[in-house]
Amino acid sequence: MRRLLITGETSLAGRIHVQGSKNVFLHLAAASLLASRPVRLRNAPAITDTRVCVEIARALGAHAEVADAAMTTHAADLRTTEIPGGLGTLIRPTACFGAAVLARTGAVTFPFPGGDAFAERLIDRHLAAMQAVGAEIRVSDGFVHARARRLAGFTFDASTDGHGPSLGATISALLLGAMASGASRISGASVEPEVEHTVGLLRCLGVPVSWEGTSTLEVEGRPPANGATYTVPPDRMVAGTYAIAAAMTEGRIDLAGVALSDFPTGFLKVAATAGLDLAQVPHGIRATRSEPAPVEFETGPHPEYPTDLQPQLCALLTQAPGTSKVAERVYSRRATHIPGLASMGADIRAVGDHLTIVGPRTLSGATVRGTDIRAAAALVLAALAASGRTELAGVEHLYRGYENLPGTLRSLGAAVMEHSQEEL
Ligand SMILES: CC(=O)N[C@H]1[C@@H](OP(=O)(O)OP(=O)(O)OC[C@H]2O[C@@H](n3ccc(=O)[nH]c3=O)[C@H](O)[C@@H]2O)O[C@H](CO)[C@@H](O)[C@@H]1O
Ligand SMILES: C=C(OP(=O)(O)O)C(=O)O
Repeated sequence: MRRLLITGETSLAGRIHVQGSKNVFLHLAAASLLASRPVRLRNAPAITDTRVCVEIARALGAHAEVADAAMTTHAADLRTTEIPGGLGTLIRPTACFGAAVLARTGAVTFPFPGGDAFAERLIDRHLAAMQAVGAEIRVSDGFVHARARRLAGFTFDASTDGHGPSLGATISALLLGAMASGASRISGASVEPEVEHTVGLLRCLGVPVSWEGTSTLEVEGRPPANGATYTVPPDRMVAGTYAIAAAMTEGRIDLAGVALSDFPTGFLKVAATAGLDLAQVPHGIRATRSEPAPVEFETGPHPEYPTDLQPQLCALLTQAPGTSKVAERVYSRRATHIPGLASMGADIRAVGDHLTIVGPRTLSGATVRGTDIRAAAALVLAALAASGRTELAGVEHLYRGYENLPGTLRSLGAAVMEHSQEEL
């Protein structure tokens, strides 16, 4: 079991290149299975989730490889319609991979997805999209079996009961619509960059999609005639995490390859109040600390404040004088970062979906565990600002989405070492 040992209180300074986006990449990798010609995704992040995508494509009979920071998938034919349980349970967009296989072959078997387990992560809207295109669904022993005699154009609402649009279900519906006969219309759709880039890739593949960035999409079913080369955009969650690291440590980090427009407006507004100054510089963005103040905000669908940057901002809010309040509206009870932050000295509590942080608090190193990717990221941020040494377990969650995190932090001056448990 690997752990990170972080000795805090160093101001981080320097310039880093921001990796490709995990969440965009994962959805593009699913969409790549629609094409019978090669699809090359450039700027693929070097993370464990990327390796899982390669293995899923290979298990289905496609050729897949990563070389020169690009994943190439050639799904000339799919040999089987089953996504193995041992792979599908490792990542979140398994249902989108399932939709791609169903769209391509008329049948699919896939396990309930994995990804982070900070909340119940439902897939009922994905299954509803599969039914809308004409599939019959059966669930048994943790697997979904879907089969359709023919895939016909459909209308579908991708919004959920009480949590706004589902990003994943929007993309599942889009992939099904791309291969159905006739036109499909998706309403209540997510407008996240993941959707924008999936639409971008489908268009490159020759699938007509009509979308103006609003909550309605129209797709004309047309099996992709082309292959494509597509570039994954920078990871806005990773960029946001390192930007917060600059503010946490009163340092200065230049994030190359990202623009202010890559961040949701909800994040820019809240972070500015919380003590993070972001300025556009010629090669990207410069992140420094401004006067921190407490904030009250809600997470919400893009372009509102993203749930994936909520735990990290909580770490920063431990340094803001006064009481901050967060309402987590996307994932009820996404609060797995609280025990670790509290054991480092933070005054942070959760009641239902509401988190309260009282600052400023002096943080001290502790032995903590990250139980999912952004909770672990929040603990890394706290450790960088804390006095003394923090021992962080659960780093495998970080490696699902952060490329070479220890090396990147060291390049900024942080004292970070990785150890396996036997070495401690
Ligand atoms: C809208 C939103 O912020 N989506 C986030 C969500 O995407 P992801 O695609 O994982 O999740 P969805 O957008 O589908 O889920 C949003 C909400 O809808 C609910 N839901 C989802 C699917 C479904 O079939 N039924 C259902 O009820 C979920 O439980 C959740 O409360 O998690 C990702 C990882 O943290 C983030 O990168 C995305 O920004
Ligand atoms: C929760 C996340 O990832 P996943 O959906 O892959 O679990 C995340 O990116 O913050």
